[in-house]
Amino acid sequence: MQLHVSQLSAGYGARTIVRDISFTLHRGEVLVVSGPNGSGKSTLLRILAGLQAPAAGTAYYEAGGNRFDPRDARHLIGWVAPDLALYRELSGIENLRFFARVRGLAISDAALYDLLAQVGLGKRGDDRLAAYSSGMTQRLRYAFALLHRPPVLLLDEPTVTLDERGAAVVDQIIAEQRRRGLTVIATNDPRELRYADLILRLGG
Ligand SMILES: Nc1ncnc2c1ncn2[C@@H]1O[C@H](COP(=O)(O)OP(=O)(O)OP(=O)(O)O)[C@@H](O)[C@H]1O
Repeated sequence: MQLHVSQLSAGYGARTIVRDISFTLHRGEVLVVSGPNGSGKSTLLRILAGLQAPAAGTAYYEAGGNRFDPRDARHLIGWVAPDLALYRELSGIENLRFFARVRGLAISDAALYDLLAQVGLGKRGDDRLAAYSSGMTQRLRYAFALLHRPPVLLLDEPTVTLDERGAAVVDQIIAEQRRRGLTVIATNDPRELRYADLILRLGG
């Protein structure tokens, strides 16, 4: 598993936000994209998630000898971001069941409860999200992202709203991901630079 980015630029309308970015990320590695507010970290992550097209340049994943455009790589990607919306009127386990079905995954309830336990929501899986704190919702985003055990993990502001225990859960998830594939983290929290094998600084 590799991610290749070459001479990538992106923006909105006539405004270029990120310019001429190139890197290669290999299995086992973590890239941290850092930079001030508005420097384009989320924009770059959205492109890598296939949610937005670049203005110029290329980004593709290489898996099992095949190339995948990010827009055709949803099966490879787990995505955690503050704007990732889950269903507030459903419980944690109901959200996971729903998204597993949407993705065509046959996952037993026992495995879903294991996933909830892994993110520290073992006792709260049957509560509706409306009753979750923001940190609990962020934990559920990780369970959602890990449903299909993706070889690519894209994390936008990974520890936002998480307490120390939540941050430890993220530590563990990133350590496991090093064995499974690659990780890209967008953050302006300097503590998260410790995850990095590679650092990409945007905006200056
Ligand atoms: N949908 C959009 N339409 C127009 N401009 C946008 C859009 N999304 C982001 N921008 C602009 O692009 C620039 C980069 O935004 P982006 O969210 O990628 O930065 P960021 O580095 O992730 O910021 P932050 O640290 O605040 O999360 C900002 O100037 C922002 O206003």
